[in-house]
Amino acid sequence: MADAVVKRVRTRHFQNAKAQGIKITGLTSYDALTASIFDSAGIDFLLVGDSAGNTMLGYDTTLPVTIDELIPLTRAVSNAVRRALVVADMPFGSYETGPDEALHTAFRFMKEAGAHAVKLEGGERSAEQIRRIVSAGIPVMAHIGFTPQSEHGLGGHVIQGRGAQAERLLADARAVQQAGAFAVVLEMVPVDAARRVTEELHIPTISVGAGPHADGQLLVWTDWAGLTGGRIPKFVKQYADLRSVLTDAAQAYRADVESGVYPGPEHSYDD
Ligand SMILES: Nc1nc(=O)c2c([nH]1)NC[C@@H]1CN(c3ccc(C(=O)N[C@@H](CCC(=O)O)C(=O)O)cc3)CN21
Ligand SMILES: CC(C)C(=O)C(=O)O
Ligand SMILES: [Mg+2]
Repeated sequence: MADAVVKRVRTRHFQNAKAQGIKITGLTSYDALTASIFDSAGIDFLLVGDSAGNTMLGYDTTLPVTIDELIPLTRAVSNAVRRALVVADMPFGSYETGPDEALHTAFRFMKEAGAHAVKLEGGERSAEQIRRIVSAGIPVMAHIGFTPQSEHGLGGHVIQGRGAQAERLLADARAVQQAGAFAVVLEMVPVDAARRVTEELHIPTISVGAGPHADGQLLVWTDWAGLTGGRIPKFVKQYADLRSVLTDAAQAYRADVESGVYPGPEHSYDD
């Protein structure tokens, strides 16, 4: 059967979705296998997050992650998708010194990794970087609220935009919209603050722990699938229990090998 031609998700679809009240769905992905599954399931965008530091590379935080570590993961995801928009997360230390550095990093993700857009953290402090990247024809997803790359500066995994901080959050949201971002991630923001930002902006808001009023939702796939060991953030809903599925499979396999049940004749070649 010939493959049906599928229409790629473009940044225009993000604007249309907001205008029509259709929610946008995103997941992270770091490899071709999960990317093809999520793409076929109709997930609108895949973020190759620097959360790969935690989920794939075994670091405690996202801070050590480099461009060179993320490029092959991003390449794998963009190779695998037919419909989803692939967003490359720019790692800590790859854009903060200024617009030139930021554009250089964005070019690497577009040219070497086949990304369709890039993401960087920060509101007003990153506006000039966003403006420069957008002016080169590269779509930018902004990221405000809790920004994990600055967890030491913020004093831990702290909810952002509570009480009087809501004005700061709104100022950051306006700044990234003004700089040309096509969408903005709101991470760990109270429900009402996220609602205000969503109502005020014309670009879509994407919630990671920012409640139901955002224009879209995004989760780290290993959390969402129940694969992450240990503590997961309160905002995560687990849609599967892959950690116990894989643990059970590994234990059953080991038992079969030890008892000689595997491999059986059906898994072996005759002379
Ligand atoms: N696996 C994974 N999931 C994520 O959501 C994620 C990453 N990694 N790495 C990058 C950032 C870091 N993020 C995090 C990390 C921890 C909390 C967390 O522990 N939150 C607590 C409240 C704060 C606390 O007590 O430390 C929570 O229960 O929500 C939240 C977001 C979100 N991102
Ligand atoms: C949690 C999301 C927003 C992210 O930046 C990542 O996965 O790296
Ligand atoms: Mg990130």
